[in-house]
Amino acid sequence: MRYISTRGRAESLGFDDVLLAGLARDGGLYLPESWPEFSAKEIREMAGLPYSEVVFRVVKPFVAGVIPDAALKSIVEESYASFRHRAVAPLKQMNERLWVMELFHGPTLAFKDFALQMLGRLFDYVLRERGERITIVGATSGDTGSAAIEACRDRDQIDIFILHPHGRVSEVQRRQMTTVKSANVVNVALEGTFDDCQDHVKAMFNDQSFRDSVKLSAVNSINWARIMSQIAYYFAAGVALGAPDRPIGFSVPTGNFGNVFAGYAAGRMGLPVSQLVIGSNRNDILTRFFETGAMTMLPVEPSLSPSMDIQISSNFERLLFDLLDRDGAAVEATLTSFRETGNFALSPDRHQRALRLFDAFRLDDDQTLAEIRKYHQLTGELLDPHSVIAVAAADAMIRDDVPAMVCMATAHPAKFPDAVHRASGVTPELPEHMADLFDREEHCTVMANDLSKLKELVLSRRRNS
Ligand SMILES: Cc1ncc(COP(=O)(O)O)c(C=O)c1O
Ligand SMILES: N[C@@H](CCOP(=O)(O)O)C(=O)O
Repeated sequence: MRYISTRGRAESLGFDDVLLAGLARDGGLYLPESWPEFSAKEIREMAGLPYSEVVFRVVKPFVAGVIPDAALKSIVEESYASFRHRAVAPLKQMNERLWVMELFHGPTLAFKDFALQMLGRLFDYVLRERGERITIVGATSGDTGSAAIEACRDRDQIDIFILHPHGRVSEVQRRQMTTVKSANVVNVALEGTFDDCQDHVKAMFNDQSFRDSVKLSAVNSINWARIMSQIAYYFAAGVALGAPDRPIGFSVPTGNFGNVFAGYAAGRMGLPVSQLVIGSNRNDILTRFFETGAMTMLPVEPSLSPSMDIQISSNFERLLFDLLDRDGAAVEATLTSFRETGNFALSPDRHQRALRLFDAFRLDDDQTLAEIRKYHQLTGELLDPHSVIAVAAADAMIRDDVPAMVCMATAHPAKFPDAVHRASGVTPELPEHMADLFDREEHCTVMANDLSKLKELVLSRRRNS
């Protein structure tokens, strides 16, 4: 399997190089040159298998020739062994056509653990084989950071720097990152937004000499391996509800577009995905895009679902690549002009093509609270302020011909106790392994929104020089 850049000017790479490269050298994102496809029989055979076996089958074609089957099997099994639910990603029925897939039973209580538990182990495997070390700089609006730190802490071959927007993540999210005491972990609270954090990460990748000097790698979903690991739970949900013999829709609370892009990828690989619903909070750039065909940037506003407080969704570039018929030059021109003007529009025919699969919906904070309250009263389930957006969006947008829709519950309600309490009167409890989170000592550097200062910090604090 070879991987190509969405901007068409970087060399194609094998899986191990893609894993370590993060962003392509032309500023694009890597994608498989062609999608591996499963037959209806192969998909049917996934029904009833343990979750890790589904992951093994889905991921195998992407790493073929680089990671032998036996090593991949151990990586996958170890990745999900610490999840607190036996099913790993349990499905719960909400009403006749809606199901919730709980993706928050991993060590840091968010769906990010599905990919990052594997990513840490994939890094280990490839770095050991190659005798190399890396420096990771990652951006987080709250959840990627703790999942990445948990996956990469105490690893000799890795130094990890995580940038979060100062004061714009929940207290639980912040403490999950800043209370980890490990020589290879540095937390930075940046005086800016998540988009600023992500821009700085991309700028570091685009500075070729900096990138090479520190051996920069990525834990964000610009890293193809993140998306690859997430595709598996779409297959697991699909076969549990009757795929390939029944079409399935998915509703996804969306920020950086990585999760929903994994659902899109599952469809390209043969799963009968008949609808993808994108849920936004008040930062609704994606919803406005799917409604109108035009993307228009606005300032990021804080919301009750902070992990989705994003304007520039990095993985949208991967979808755009397909919508523009895999023309890298067109992707580059479109996105360069978007960054310069804050706008771009798809042609009406391409917009219509996107609408064959995608729908989008937004909830403001008051609606988010009202929906948490409603589902709690109706079902007894407490949904966090991100997951509830998926459920409400599914309820509003599910098409008549979609027999079953799976809503991705991306975080545990205890990560957002204030919002959940305001909505329902209930304060969800943290699981036992995090019960003393508020007593642990925090370690974090508050920094100005300044790329050169961040680079200096990385150069001075990394151990792998
Ligand atoms: C809890 C939660 N829900 C939803 C999202 C949005 O997911 P994505 O960025 O993959 O679109 C995030 C952040 O990524 C998140 O942490
Ligand atoms: N919502 C994310 C933002 C980063 O997204 P990623 O999927 O590209 O890592 C977060 O919680 O940090």
